[in-house]
Amino acid sequence: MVSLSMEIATAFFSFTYRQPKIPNTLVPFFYEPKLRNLSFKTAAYAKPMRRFSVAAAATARTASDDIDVATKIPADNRIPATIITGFLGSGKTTLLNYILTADHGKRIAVIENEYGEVDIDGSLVAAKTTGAEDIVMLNNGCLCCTVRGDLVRMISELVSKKKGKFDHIIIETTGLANPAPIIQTFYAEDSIFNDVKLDGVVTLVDAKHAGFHLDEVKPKGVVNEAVEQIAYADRIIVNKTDLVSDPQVASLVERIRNINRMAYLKRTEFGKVDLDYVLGIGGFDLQRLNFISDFLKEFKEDHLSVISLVSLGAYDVLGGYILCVNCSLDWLDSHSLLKMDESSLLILSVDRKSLWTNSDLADLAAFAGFPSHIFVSFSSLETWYLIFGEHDGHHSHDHTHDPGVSSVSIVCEGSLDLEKANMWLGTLLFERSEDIYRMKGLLSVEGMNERFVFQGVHDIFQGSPDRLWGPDEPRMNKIVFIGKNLDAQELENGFKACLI
Ligand SMILES: Nc1nc2c(ncn2[C@@H]2O[C@H](COP(=O)(O)OP(=O)(O)OP(=O)(O)O)[C@@H](O)[C@H]2O)c(=O)[nH]1
Repeated sequence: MVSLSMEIATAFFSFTYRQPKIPNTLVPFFYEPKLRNLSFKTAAYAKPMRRFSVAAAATARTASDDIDVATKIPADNRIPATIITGFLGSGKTTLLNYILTADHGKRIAVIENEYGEVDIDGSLVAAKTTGAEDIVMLNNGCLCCTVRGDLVRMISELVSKKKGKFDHIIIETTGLANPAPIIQTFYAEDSIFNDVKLDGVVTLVDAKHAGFHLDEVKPKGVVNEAVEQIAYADRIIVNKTDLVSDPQVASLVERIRNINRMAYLKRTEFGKVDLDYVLGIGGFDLQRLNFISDFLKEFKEDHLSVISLVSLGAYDVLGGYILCVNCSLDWLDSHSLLKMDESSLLILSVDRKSLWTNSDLADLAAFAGFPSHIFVSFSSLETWYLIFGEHDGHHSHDHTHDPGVSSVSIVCEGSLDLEKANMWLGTLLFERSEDIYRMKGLLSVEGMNERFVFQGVHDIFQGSPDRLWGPDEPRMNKIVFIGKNLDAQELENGFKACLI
């Protein structure tokens, strides 16, 4: 396996290294949008309409790099990390539990990020003490925005204190995470990049409710997380297929394919997939190349006016109808861009430190006249990300969550009158199930010796007794609602009215 990917890596390297020298500096990129004419000028005399600044910290590559590349590629012993993402309630924790309890012989460290300040998922990860080496919770914000620094610290800490004690890291994002900034963390932070490699992004899609969230029209500047999560996936799991008919699944799959045609896709119930589908995806080098190749064949058939633009040998292999812009863009010539149209593909092989914002990409795409087909690779040997179709590329890089979506947490001691609680929740779901995306709770029910755990995703609700309350354990209720237009006071009053 290692030798195979080394071969591929070598092959790919030997292609990609056949490039013009890329300067190790900031490279400005100028163009005149109206003319659809790209000219490269030096900063001294250019009159830029808009500037792309690419913080290209790429290693300078010279012709001599072509020589004996094989000997220069060190074995990649970094710890693989998998990001499990997917919209609220799509089945991330279910998949995680399935992985942790499965027989794969891997020692896994888990980082769980929850939306809402009350930790319920931590309690629901069944294998806390068995399958996982370590479970760390990140509850004070969303990984993709406020707690990105915490993720960096946490991974660095795991590596420095526990290296050798685990083989894989799994990060479960919140259901409202935009994976892009999380992915970028793996490339942009040296403290992570040197020890940890992103193995893949696994996205769960709720077969019953995904359509609703994909359709949601967000306010301007607000990201649709459900779309982003699919767009950035390496592996897609269409989960909960037991809740819908085959034609409904087929139509959802078609929808997903319009967002991301590159990812592998499987249909499942309760996240039951072969583990090698989600862990150790690692062969992005070869697989990705083959995949891109397959994708491009398909693309070529669908779009007759595919252009013929090849700058690098590697991409010759793929059929010669894509433009590859590598890192600094400085060798991109006007001739190439002029040939692009709506059916063209732009492949950006972006060095991990070239922190392009999506609006940079969108501007470039708009200028080049092909707003929806951009591949982004964060480095020539790493995973390719396809921003495609429904993804409009116009959101800001540090995205804004929908301000209408919030979480309400209630924590209080006491025991619930089961009948009253049933009535209250039943009515709430009957009236508000569209707005209540997610509900989770650990409840103390009068007369019950066990904790009662419940979960809800829109109108689907389930609950069951969990472990026994400890003899001295305070009977605390914890409940979290995530959804649209939630009235915290009303929810709290309703809940408290059910207490004995
Ligand atoms: N019917 C059905 N229910 C499922 C399936 N997979 C998961 N569930 C249930 O869906 C609910 C949500 O599952 P979770 O695994 O907690 O979803 P999640 O994505 O981790 O949720 P958040 O972390 O809140 O975003 C739970 O009640 C699961 O038991 C499935 O394939 N079919």
